[in-house]
Amino acid sequence: MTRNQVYDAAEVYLQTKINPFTERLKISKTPRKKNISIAMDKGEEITDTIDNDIKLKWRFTEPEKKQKDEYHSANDSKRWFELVFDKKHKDTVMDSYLPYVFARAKAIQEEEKVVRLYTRGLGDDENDNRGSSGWGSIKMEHPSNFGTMAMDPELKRMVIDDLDRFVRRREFYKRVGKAWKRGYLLYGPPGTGKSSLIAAMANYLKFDVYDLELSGVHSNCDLRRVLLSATNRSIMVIEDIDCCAKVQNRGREPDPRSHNNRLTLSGLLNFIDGLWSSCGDERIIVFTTNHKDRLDPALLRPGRMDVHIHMSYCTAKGFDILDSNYLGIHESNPHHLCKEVKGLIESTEVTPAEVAEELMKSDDANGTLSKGLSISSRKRRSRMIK
Ligand SMILES: Nc1ncnc2c1ncn2[C@@H]1O[C@H](COP(=O)(O)OP(=O)(O)OP(=O)(O)O)[C@@H](O)[C@H]1O
Repeated sequence: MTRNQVYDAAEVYLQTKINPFTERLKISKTPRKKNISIAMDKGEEITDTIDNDIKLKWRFTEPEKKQKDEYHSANDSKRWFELVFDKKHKDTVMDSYLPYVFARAKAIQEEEKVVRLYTRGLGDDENDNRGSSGWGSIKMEHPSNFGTMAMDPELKRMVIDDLDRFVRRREFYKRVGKAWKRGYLLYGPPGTGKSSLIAAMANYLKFDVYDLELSGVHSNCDLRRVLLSATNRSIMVIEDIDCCAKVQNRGREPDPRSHNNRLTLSGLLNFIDGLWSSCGDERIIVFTTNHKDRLDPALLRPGRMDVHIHMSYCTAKGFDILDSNYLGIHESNPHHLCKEVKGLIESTEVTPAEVAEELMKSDDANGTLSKGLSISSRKRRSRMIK
């Protein structure tokens, strides 16, 4: 049974209007929500106003439950909200108040949403309607966010702006006749934050993450089924794409006979920009690689992955962020060793993961930074000898 979206929006919106005079409330919590939800109970009324002028009254109504229906969800469909107002305000209510209720409800739901991490092989998620595609999910607890990411500030700004533009461009994508999708290729050495950036993107947008292991996908049909069963407003991640031999054609002509019996690069590309790409909305696909040079040129052609992001070794600016996250040292009041450490970091290939590991070891800034200095200079010397 499809749910009545007006009912759902009203239920969420009215949580914010509950006042001390509401006598009976219902509380609930589902695994997909961060907090307890509070809702009106049967017979309760809540008043609201438009522009502090037009008065409206919401009343929650539910028929008497028959004894045997006490715990039966079929009765759910018979609950409703009654919205009472002077009929001369009908246009205002329909054209501006109800759209406002919808927008507020959507914002509250976004705020409340718990980001989930899907992977195959966890077993089908009983709360989800993913058919037999094998996706199971757990709550994504990765704490990475754009504040904690040690990245060049301009690059970080560019990524945030790109994501913001993407989510607000529903009409734009429709107008230009493009699927509402965005592809990111994250490349750079291990430990530069590719996975952390994906988590930061997901936490920022509140999009679920689908972590797809291509080694477990056996054919293009299988891929289609798996990708189609992911939900909208999600990030599909394929890590280390260069390591998947199945999707490296490197100029070889695909054999049309076995086209659907095995996974091919063209099958994957079909999902990025072919006919299948138009299934679903607001979807992001992310490929990561430690070796961009090893990727099949077909994946790198213009228009295929919209944004290529180079995750680089740690820079002085990146160190400032890590230093502040791990040791609480702020740029405005730097430790006397910071300048020297930053100088070494700029002249050494050291990953943010390596720097983070050193900074984790103690909360004594002096000892940690001195030790970091000696490690960086040792690393630099060993590079110079090579
Ligand atoms: N740019 C970064 N900013 C903040 N922390 C980082 C960054 N890069 C790495 N780290 C830290 O190092 C750990 C490992 O990084 P992460 O797994 O994101 O790197 P990766 O590039 O995805 O590595 P791999 O290619 O091996 O998967 C992270 O959990 C985080 O603590």
